[in-house]
Amino acid sequence: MSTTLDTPEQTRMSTGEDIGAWRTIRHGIRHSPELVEGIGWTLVLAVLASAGQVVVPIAVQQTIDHGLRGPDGPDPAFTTLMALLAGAAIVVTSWASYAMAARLFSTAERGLATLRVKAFRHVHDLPLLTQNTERRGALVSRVTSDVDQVSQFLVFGGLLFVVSIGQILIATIVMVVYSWQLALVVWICFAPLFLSLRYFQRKLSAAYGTVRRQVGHLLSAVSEPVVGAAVVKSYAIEARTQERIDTAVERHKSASTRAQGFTAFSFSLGGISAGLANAAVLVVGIWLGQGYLWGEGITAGEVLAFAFLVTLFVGPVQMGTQILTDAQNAIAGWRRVIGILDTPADLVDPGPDGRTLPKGAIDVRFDGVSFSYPGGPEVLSDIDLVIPAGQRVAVVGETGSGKSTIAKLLTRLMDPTRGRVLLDGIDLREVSESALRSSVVLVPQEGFLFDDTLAANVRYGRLGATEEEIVDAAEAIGLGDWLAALPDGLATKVGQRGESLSAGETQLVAMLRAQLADPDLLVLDEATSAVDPQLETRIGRALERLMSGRTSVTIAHRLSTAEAADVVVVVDRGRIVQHGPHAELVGQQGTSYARLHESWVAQQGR
Ligand SMILES: Nc1ncnc2c1ncn2[C@@H]1O[C@H](COP(=O)(O)OP(=O)(O)OP(=O)(O)O)[C@@H](O)[C@H]1O
Repeated sequence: MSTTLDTPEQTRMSTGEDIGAWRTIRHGIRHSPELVEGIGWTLVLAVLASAGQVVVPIAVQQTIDHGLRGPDGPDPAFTTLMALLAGAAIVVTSWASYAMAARLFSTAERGLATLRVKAFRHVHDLPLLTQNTERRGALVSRVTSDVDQVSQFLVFGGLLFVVSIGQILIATIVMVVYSWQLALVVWICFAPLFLSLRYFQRKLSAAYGTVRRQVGHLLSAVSEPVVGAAVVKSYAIEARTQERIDTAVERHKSASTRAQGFTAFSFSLGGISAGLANAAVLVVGIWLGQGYLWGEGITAGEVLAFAFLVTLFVGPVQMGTQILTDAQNAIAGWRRVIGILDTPADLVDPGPDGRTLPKGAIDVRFDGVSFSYPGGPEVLSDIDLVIPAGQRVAVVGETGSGKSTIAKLLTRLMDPTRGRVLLDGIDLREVSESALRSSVVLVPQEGFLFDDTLAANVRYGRLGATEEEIVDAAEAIGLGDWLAALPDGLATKVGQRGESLSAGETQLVAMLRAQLADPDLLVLDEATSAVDPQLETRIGRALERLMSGRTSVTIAHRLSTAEAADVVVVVDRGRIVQHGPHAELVGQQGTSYARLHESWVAQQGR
């Protein structure tokens, strides 16, 4: 029913690079079935658009052989009829091209919209671990520029591709009907290009795969210093950051140049083949006309028609190399988007079949829990812990001992590698995501604030909460006067990432959000940032009220929090080494807790 983090591979995002072009297309269509909806009619229009093209050469041949050089001399009526026929063919061809383009545009856009929506949604389902290990810029590039690449190809390249194939096929058929010998000559001239297509396809595929990867690295190199601008400035590491960006730009440039080189080469090969075919058709055509070859003659109209047909044939073939380039680029992009969709969501939500948690304070049990981050050593080992409903627990330990990992397992941001986490006796993996989120709330060290009003930010605790409910929640944890004193009250803009609020105020917002969510189990990662004493008292009071009547687990960084808790759990190198009330633990000389306590006391004395 649920998947645990069995292997590191499972948590890494698939690059999709191991699948071939056709499989990518089939796979992509499975993800966006709209792309092939109504394809039958589009193909009929494509045949019409392509077939119309050969009417002009045929009309030219008929005009010359029967209208001008007929048995009774020039025939104006026949010539006019042919001209009208050619005109009508051009109208029909243009209409069919337009209708086909319109259909392709709309199906491509519909299909890609689905792909985009699916990819964005899936990013949310990706395990937090994948999001940490994957460069965020690369992730963004997959759902934006890679999808754009696919879109550009499907809309323009796809159109040319369909028409080109149709045009080559029909031109070849007409050529064979006129003269199989000349048709053979044309195909021989293009043989080197056709034979090398597969080679170019492989080269271009690899080259564009690298380009797309470099775009990801580039975005990553640019977005990190933007997000971490304050760190970059305060540590004066602009030069180093610039160097990273320069390297990324340089690599992107080299990869692109290499890819373009292949395109240019294959394009000129197309040009050479075209010139060769045109010359050969004329020479061989004249020989055939004179009856030098194979005995049978060929009329002047047929040779001229052939010259037109070769043009029809040459255009798409030459374009084909360009299309191939775009196709490789698009397929490389498509693969990477599919890679996101194919990365399994590690945390499987049992959905509507999942169990719900009863209302009221929850009891918690860690049953032989161990955890390792992907590819890393075990950071929690055989944790057994029972927290009765309504108890207030403080988890303490040295930095890196595994406290935050316990909090993440408790809120199911990850699943244990071994063992179970049970709430009210129910394995967390059996609880539906929505039930879990309404019963268990994590208040992180630095609550993320969105660039919106205070009310909107608090409402993430409970969507649809009214202003009265928010004010009531604020009153309940003693923040009513703080809220009232804000210049615009609930409508106060918090700025990007909450930069208009102080660190302490951000904590108040996080608590208000939690109170509004009204959880039965509260997991708090205590903030370490120092705030002014007045605000500190306010935060302490709000926390006190927030925790009352609920089971709470606090990752404690302060002595006062540990002292106020019912029970202190001491973690040391991934194991629980002590467990009991502060008063009891503090007396145990030479233990981890005694050492932590000493350092706290020393800090406070400073
Ligand atoms: N995303 C991650 N990927 C790999 N290893 C990680 C990850 N997060 C934490 N770790 C490792 O797991 C161990 C426990 O980390 P954890 O964050 O739980 O410790 P902590 O006690 O909360 O530390 P602190 O008090 O500094 O926050 C550490 O060795 C840390 O390096």
